[in-house]
Amino acid sequence: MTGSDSKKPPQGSAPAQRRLRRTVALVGMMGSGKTAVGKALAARLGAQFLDSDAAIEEAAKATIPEIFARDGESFFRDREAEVIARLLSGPPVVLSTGGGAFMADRNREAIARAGVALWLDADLDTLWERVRHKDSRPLLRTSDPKGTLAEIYERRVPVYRLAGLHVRSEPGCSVEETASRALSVLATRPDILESP
Ligand SMILES: Nc1ncnc2c1ncn2[C@@H]1O[C@H](COP(=O)(O)OP(=O)(O)OP(=O)(O)O)[C@@H](O)[C@H]1O
Ligand SMILES: O=C(O)C1=C[C@@H](O)[C@@H](O)[C@H](O)C1
Ligand SMILES: [Mg+2]
Repeated sequence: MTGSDSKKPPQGSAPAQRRLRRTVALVGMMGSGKTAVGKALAARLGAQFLDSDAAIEEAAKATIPEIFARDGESFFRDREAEVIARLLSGPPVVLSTGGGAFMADRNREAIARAGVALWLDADLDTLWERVRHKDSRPLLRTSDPKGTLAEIYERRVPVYRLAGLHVRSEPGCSVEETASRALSVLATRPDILESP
């Protein structure tokens, strides 16, 4: 083997993993795939995956619907902001946020200080197909959940557009494919993801 060959990875080995320099926070509507795609993205990066909804439930020892029912939405939003600040205070991670988290100035500012927000952008029909069979989202417990989802969508999309990075979550695209798209978008940001 020549000196220059010895610097190359062995043939057939996986390409070297790129290091996450700063945190990537996935933001977007409920059902956009923040949890599912966030996990896949973290696995691809060899990075830690955190989920603010899961962390709130763990700290409260209660489910999100239970917290909403017992303490109300504004209590939930305060706990959410505390948890997000805590999860952003450590080393760089992939953080999936709750669907409403990016609406709050305090969370947008905290995310910008720690890294970058990546908006997972799915259309309304796709979102509805993904959330309609589950009863775990208290904001959709109305007499017209589809109409409520549409109202929330219209109100929030202008704020999600403020995210530094944008990835479409297409209906025909698997979780892994969407994670690959997210990876390509991150590759345009060497301040966030180390260059090869
Ligand atoms: N790209 C995708 N292709 C197929 N199914 C997906 C995709 N993204 C998400 N899903 C499915 O849609 C459902 C909702 O996704 P997920 O829970 O990840 O959304 P979320 O953005 O984390 O929602 P929430 O804000 O309520 O936490 C899950 O069952 C997930 O497997
Ligand atoms: O869109 C929202 O406001 C929410 C989405 C979920 O991730 C949870 O954070 C909670 O159900 C509220
Ligand atoms: Mg989630």
